[in-house]
Amino acid sequence: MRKMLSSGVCTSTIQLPGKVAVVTGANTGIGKETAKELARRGARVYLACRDVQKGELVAREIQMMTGNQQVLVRKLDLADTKSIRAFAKRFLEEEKHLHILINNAGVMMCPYSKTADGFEMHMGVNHLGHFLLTHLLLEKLKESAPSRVVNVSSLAHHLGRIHFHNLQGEKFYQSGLAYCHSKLANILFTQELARRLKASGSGVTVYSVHPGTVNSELVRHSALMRWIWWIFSFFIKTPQQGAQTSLYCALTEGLEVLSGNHFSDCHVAWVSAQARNETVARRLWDVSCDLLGIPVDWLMMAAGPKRSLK
Ligand SMILES: NC(=O)C1=CN([C@@H]2O[C@H](COP(=O)(O)OP(=O)(O)OC[C@H]3O[C@@H](n4cnc5c(N)ncnc54)[C@H](OP(=O)(O)O)[C@@H]3O)[C@@H](O)[C@H]2O)C=CC1
Ligand SMILES: CC1=C(/C=C/C(C)=C/C=C/C(C)=C/C=O)C(C)(C)CCC1
Repeated sequence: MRKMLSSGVCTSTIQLPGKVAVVTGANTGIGKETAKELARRGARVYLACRDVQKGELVAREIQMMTGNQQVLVRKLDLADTKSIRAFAKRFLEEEKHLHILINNAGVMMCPYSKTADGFEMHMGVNHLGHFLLTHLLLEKLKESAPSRVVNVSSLAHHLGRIHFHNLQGEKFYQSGLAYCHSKLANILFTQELARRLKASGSGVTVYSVHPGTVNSELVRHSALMRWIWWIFSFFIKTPQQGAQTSLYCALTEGLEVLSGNHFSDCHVAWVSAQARNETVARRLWDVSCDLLGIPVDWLMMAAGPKRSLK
């Protein structure tokens, strides 16, 4: 049963000396295993974590296991746009390149709460936080092309809807659905970003993934989910297996033509009708820019002369 639920292995043998990668939420779960494999292949890997102490422990562990000393920890709290901007500012100052951005961090089923900027927590961290981070790092990705962005979404997007009149969950909130909505937003962002990147001929490609059902700390906010995870822990994927599809999208040669697609078990996967709706994707893009105070045409602007961080 585990084999059935755990198929999909990244078989690319590509090595990454001289390449630079950022993995959000890399101190545990799928992100940690993704970062470890990128380090094993010789990349300089930035663990973008909200808890720097946890991150440092993991960095030491990865350095020991891989022999790669180029594993660095930087503070990133996706629930605070000031922290996202501070992370990006420091990264842009210290790094010439960015080849791989893995937008992996996520929260699931947390009680109703808001980010420092007043966004509902799931939408704020899982979607808007990564949207802003990608915006701030895009110029560096373009300069480093060919480069890739991987957005970790979920099969749960099938139950998601983008309720523009209730994006912050103020009129109605259900924690499980809030997670699903944010994971749908990850796919819509991926598709819209891919469309815009193609139009600008940037050499940056973008993919969304479902990692599978993975034994990680994601279920920490729900006693029921913790219980289900515990019962089925032997059958569901290990974090290392859960990292395979992110790695596949980050590393597989020739995947550029599939930019914008969604992947599961290292194959292109079907997404819901909502997730294929270009009108919703465009509107979500505009609304996200509005909420974050960034220009809607930021992608075109990133192609022009260097701009300071707003
Ligand atoms: N596990 C599963 O079955 C599935 C997971 N996914 C997706 O995979 C991704 C990784 O999840 P997984 O490894 O399972 O879960 P974990 O809970 O194990 O890891 C989530 C990571 O995100 C970080 N994070 C949470 N909030 C923030 C924040 N505000 N700022 C920065 N980092 C934050 C966590 O940091 P900290 O440790 O400090 O809390 C942690 O490092 C998520 O996007 C999730 O939605 C999708 C489908 C299924
Ligand atoms: C019923 C059932 C399962 C439960 C699956 C669930 C509840 C999946 C939830 C996935 C989530 C929350 C993804 C996050 O993005 C298992 C464990 C596969 C084992 C087989 C039977």
